[in-house]
Amino acid sequence: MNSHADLLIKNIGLLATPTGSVPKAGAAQGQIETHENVCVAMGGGVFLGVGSEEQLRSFVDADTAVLDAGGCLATPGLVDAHTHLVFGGWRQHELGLKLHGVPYLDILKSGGGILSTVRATRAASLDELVGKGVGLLHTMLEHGTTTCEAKSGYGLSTEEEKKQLLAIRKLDDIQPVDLVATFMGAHALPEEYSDDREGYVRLLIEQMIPLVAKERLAEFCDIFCETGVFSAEESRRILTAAREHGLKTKIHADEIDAIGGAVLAGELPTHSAEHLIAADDEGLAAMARGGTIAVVLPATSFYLGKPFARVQDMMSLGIPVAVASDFNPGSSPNLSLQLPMNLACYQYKMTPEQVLTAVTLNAAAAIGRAETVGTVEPGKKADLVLWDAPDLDFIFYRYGNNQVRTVVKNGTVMIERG
Ligand SMILES: N=CN[C@@H](CCC(=O)O)C(=O)O
Ligand SMILES: [Zn+2]
Repeated sequence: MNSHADLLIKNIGLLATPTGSVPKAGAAQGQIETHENVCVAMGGGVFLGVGSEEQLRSFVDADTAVLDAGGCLATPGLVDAHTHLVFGGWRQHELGLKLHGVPYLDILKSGGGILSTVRATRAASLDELVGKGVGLLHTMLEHGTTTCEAKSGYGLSTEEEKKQLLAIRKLDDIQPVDLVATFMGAHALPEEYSDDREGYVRLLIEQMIPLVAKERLAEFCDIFCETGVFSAEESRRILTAAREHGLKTKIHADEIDAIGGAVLAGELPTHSAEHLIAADDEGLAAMARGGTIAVVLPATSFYLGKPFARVQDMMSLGIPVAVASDFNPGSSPNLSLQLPMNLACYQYKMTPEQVLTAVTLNAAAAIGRAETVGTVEPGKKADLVLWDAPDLDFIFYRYGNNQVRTVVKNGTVMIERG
């Protein structure tokens, strides 16, 4: 490892970070490390050390840039483990329907919802999707997100899904936030297959998944297992095929109705299961047995006016919990992880320490990146957030404004706010 510090951040009032490279569950989820009045040295894009100026002196020379944190809080860069980042258009026209009580799945059934975003995404060029994505990712970075998962799922044909995945690849190349791509061709039944469910399932299994795997367009395969979308049995077939082609698996499980998604997640097992608002005891027990990571999405419960997932039960069962934004144009049009962090604290009753683990180490584990990001430890990517806050409680106590002061990505200061 490089021993020259390109950057030394000194005068950090409190550094709060989970430790290690495996997801934390149960009591361990809340056990983080804290360092008071500390410095962090980084070089070659990775953390070199945490300690006093004296302890880090060997890394520092005349070429080392020095940043004074002014006594504020520092945490690892945030990891957003669940987003639908790349899409055409928005869906503000659905707000009125929502306010009049039209259920989310009814909007989809009548050809709106996800299907309306499919039409807008198909109409957009790859360059347009990339251009829009750059702006969205910059906003995420301003709010502290340094690594982000991004799903396809608004193309719903081989060519259009590939366009979305190529947009994600291009975005990963041209802007600082690291992206992890997930193929989600099973996000909805496309309109042209409305009379041929089996035909679309076979297209996914026989053509789309093999292509995604062969061209390494995505690392994960996800599916919307829900009433009127894909059944648990269809999800089993599709995710099994994905696994046979070397893709890791995720599942949108029991978001609105418990139709066996969480049970399937635990049985396969999938790497992670998402939403889980309606997951029942059987589903949670299966996930605990299978070692599946729960990715819960409180901003979606908030926006859709749904109950909040049973996170206390998940933690009691020893399921590692990650919290993500679910950024998408329909059920969570919010780019900041800070709102879900606040909601996780207020609604799931998670402690600030548990939530910090949920948006750093556990989120990194949910997208296969726990070896490289999610904690401030030597050898990990030097992704760090300095907060406009003196301690960890403060960022959970305040809400509604961006509390990020500085964002460091791969050892370089990318964002400096006032
Ligand atoms: N629930 C399924 N998919 C997304 C919403 C997509 C949309 O409404 O466009 C989610 O995770 O919330
Ligand atoms: Zn989602």
